Amino acid sequence: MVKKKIGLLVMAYGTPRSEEEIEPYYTHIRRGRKPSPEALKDLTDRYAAIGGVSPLAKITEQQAFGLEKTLNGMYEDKEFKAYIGLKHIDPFIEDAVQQMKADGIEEAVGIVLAPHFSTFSVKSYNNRAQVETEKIDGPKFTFIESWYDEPKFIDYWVKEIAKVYESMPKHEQENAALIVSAHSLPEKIIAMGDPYPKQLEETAALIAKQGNFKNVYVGWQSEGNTPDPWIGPDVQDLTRELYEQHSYQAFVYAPLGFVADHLEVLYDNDYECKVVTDELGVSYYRPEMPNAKDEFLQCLATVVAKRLNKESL
Ligand SMILES: CC1=C(CCC(=O)O)c2cc3nc(cc4[nH]c(cc5[nH]c(cc1n2)c(C)c5CCC(=O)O)c(CCC(=O)O)c4C)C(CCC(=O)O)=C3C
Ligand SMILES: [Fe+2]
Repeated sequence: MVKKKIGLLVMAYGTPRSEEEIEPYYTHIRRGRKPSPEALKDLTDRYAAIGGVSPLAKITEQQAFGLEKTLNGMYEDKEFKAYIGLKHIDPFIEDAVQQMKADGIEEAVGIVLAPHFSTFSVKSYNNRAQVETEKIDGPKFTFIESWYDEPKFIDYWVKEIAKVYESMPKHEQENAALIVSAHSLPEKIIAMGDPYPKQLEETAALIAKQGNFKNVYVGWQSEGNTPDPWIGPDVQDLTRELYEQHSYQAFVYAPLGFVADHLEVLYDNDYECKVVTDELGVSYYRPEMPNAKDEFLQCLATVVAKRLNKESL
């Protein structure tokens, strides 16, 4: 059987692969404005604190090619070919679309490695791919907008969070808070009708219900350094507040707006939130991230398959 070829555009944030790449990467995030030496040093120091560079580059590759392999195992009539397209470093989203065209790909599906939809995140990724493909008369795209409520995604986090609770001493288990979080965004997106905060709340509610977890709270993390207000409460402030109100003895952080071990998790959670729990004299826990675990690849493959089904592709 001749298999139908489908391009799989896997989009992700991107990360510097060496110390030298931190400045161009940061400049790109800042839309072409170079960071001040202080801001650059601050970011370089944060990468240094997690080992020099982020493991994200490697994990994104493992996720993209793992997803390609999983999908190819699911279909007899289709052959998927994965292309990585990054937001802030090469290969950029546009590079990937051009490569697809050069390889003769006519149909493609786009997925962003972030579960919740926002005009600032998923929409901007998808737009960039769409604009590029129109410009060069490239492949016809089907885009996935969000997958925050995919049952396999919920299953993943319920299982990992339950594992953490099982590992706790009894007195903590009965006196713990679960903080579910995603990357904060400027507060103005709420007035613009962005579904992002609501989707995070829905993910948290689905997990709380299925896992029968008590004391579940939604928090926001890693907010940017700009004068305008960002969505809160920030996870660190929330930790202090909850301790004051309830004297929880343990805090479990589930940064499920992210899908990999990277700076925002390894530093903003494992270092910054732990500074707070240490100060309060309570325990810090963080379930394992999905990375390229088989269950997570199955989850992403299911998301892609459902989308293709809907389009009857
Ligand atoms: C919504 C969102 C996600 C999740 C969805 C998605 O994945 O798309 C995300 C993920 C990530 N963000 C990352 C890194 C950074 N983000 C920054 C800055 C910013 N992020 C923003 C938003 C998001 N970011 C925003 C609105 C800014 C302000 C600048 C602007 O107006 O655009 C900065 C600048 C310095 C700082 O502020 O820390 C850095 C270094 C890394 C890679 C980590 C690694 O290298 O391991 C990842 C996965
Ligand atoms: Fe970011």
